[in-house]
Amino acid sequence: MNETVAQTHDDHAGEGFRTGFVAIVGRPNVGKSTLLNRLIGQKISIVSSKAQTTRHRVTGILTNAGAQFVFVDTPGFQTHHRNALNRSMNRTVSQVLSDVDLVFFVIEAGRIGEDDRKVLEVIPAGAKVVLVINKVDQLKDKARLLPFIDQVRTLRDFVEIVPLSAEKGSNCDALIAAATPLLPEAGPMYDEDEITDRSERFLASEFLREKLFRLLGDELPYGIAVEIEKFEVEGNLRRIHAAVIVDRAGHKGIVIGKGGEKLKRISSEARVELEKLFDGKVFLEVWVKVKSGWADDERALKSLGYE
Ligand SMILES: Nc1nc2c(ncn2[C@@H]2O[C@H](COP(=O)(O)OP(=O)(O)OP(=O)(O)O)[C@@H](O)[C@H]2O)c(=O)[nH]1
Repeated sequence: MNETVAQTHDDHAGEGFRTGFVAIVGRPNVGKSTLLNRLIGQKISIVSSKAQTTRHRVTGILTNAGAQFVFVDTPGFQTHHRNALNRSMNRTVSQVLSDVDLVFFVIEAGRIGEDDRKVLEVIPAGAKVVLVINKVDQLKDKARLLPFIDQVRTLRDFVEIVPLSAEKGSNCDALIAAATPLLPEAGPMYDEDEITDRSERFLASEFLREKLFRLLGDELPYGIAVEIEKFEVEGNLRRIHAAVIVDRAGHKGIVIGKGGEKLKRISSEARVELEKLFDGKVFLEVWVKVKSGWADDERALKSLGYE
């Protein structure tokens, strides 16, 4: 047992403070990122890599007077391709979910489908699950909400059910209020200003990856990854060299686009957002690299940060 940790917890236990790891899961597009951003406010900033050594990758931390919610990353759910990448991801998903204190399972108001059920199946039986019904603002007929809740609550024994709108911010406080008593009594694990333990380098690769997903859309090649090859800070300037890794030579052109225009747009949009995030100048150079079969090579995965 780590004495320092036990000590920190004891300090606050008497005050009834609660701290826990929380995973937000749900099918693509239900609003998980929007919800996380809403809950932690503007604070998706930076950086201290020391906490990377703990058992989870932290994506954001919410600390209020009575509790600390430590939100952790769960990689996407993949069902179509059976190769090392997906085996590794699914393994990570169930490991993470059996190890957190609480799971927020997010669905969209009025819509529950096979893809939602698949996500629910991956959540271990013993996990405490709060059902978050997002996008209630989209429901034209509010009277449909109660019958919908009755339908969905048959799927599993949820500890709480909270309808809200992550985008409008309505009822998000109720989610935190309902979830607080479900966290274990313990002192905070992180200082209040330690918002996320993701390094600037990691954030740069995430921003770039997000742009690739958004701007390539359906054309996005399977098995694409981003590797930050160089990250240098000179005063208020950051020099970032990033490689977009594709599985096949044929995919290179998709990312680059006609006359290089796609890649130019991807990197310029990523640069603008990184400059805002870092509050400084960013020089971002991006190129595309082919690593054949990388998605099938577990060692290559490890080198890219997957476990
Ligand atoms: N109307 C409405 N739209 C929302 C709400 N929350 C999220 N959205 C929209 O839903 C879309 C998907 O939101 P994301 O937060 O990216 O969803 P996600 O679950 O993180 O998606 P993946 O990263 O693909 O797993 C975006 O266009 C959001 O603006 C909400 O409460 N109401």
